Amino acid sequence: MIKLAKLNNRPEIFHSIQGEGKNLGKPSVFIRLSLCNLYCKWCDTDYTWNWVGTNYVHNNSVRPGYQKFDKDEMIALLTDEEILDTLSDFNCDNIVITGGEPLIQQKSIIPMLTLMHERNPDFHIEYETNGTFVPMSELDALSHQYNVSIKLSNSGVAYEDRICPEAISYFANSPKSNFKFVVDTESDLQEVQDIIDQYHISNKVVYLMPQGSSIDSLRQKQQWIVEVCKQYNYNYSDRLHIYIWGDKRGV
Ligand SMILES: Nc1nc2[nH]cc(C(=O)O)c2c(=O)[nH]1
Ligand code: SF4
Ligand SMILES: [Mg+2]
Repeated sequence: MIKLAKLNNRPEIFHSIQGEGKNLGKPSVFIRLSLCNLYCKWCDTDYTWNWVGTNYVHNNSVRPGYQKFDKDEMIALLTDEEILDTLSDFNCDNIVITGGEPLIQQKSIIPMLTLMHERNPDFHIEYETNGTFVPMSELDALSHQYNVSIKLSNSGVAYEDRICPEAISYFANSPKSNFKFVVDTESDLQEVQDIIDQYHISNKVVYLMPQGSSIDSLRQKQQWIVEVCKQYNYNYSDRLHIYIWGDKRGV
């Protein structure tokens, strides 16, 4: 069984456009898996990991009425077949497997990927991953693109939790990878530079994306981030879905 995030009592599988990174604008079906091994303070999917009884601190904690999530209530268990059935409702080949951190469940999703490939060899499978797990060879053989978002210190996550040298080396050496860094202030740039230098990542596969879940917070950072992208030949990524729908789930 595969653990998906639950939205309105239904598994969070939705048809939208890719709002971030290399495939921005591409019609895509998103499969949102539950669970994450990290605890970013600005995470917009805290309902996949900030469970009752944990002591993670999230920016939302200061909002009146914020409550941590009941793990049982927030997870939908699905079979491969059930997920495949849902995918067949959409006329869409680009599949984004996201989370949470989807590679926590990599072993469980390999049979689903096999089935997907059998049903439709044109499916293009991409992942939104935090870059702390090495993909298994069986998963890699059925996958096309890794959008690797290594977390910086602005996430509030401890260095040893967010930086996994073995996994970063794997992704740095895979032609399927691009690297999407969530940046907040100019002081984040040195960390980006240090990572890409250390792992010999080409600037051409780097995307800088502003941190923010509102149009205002994204807009405030656009100009300086674009100037940095021009200077270093990084790519700029916005968060198009926020402009279109705001900070909503399932879009
Ligand atoms: N439209 C849209 N694009 C996205 N790209 C990455 C997303 C994610 O939450 O991983 C996401 C998302 O939630 N919605
Ligand atoms: S790695 Fe991604 S899903 Fe996990 S806490 Fe950070 S932003 Fe959220
Ligand atoms: Mg998101």
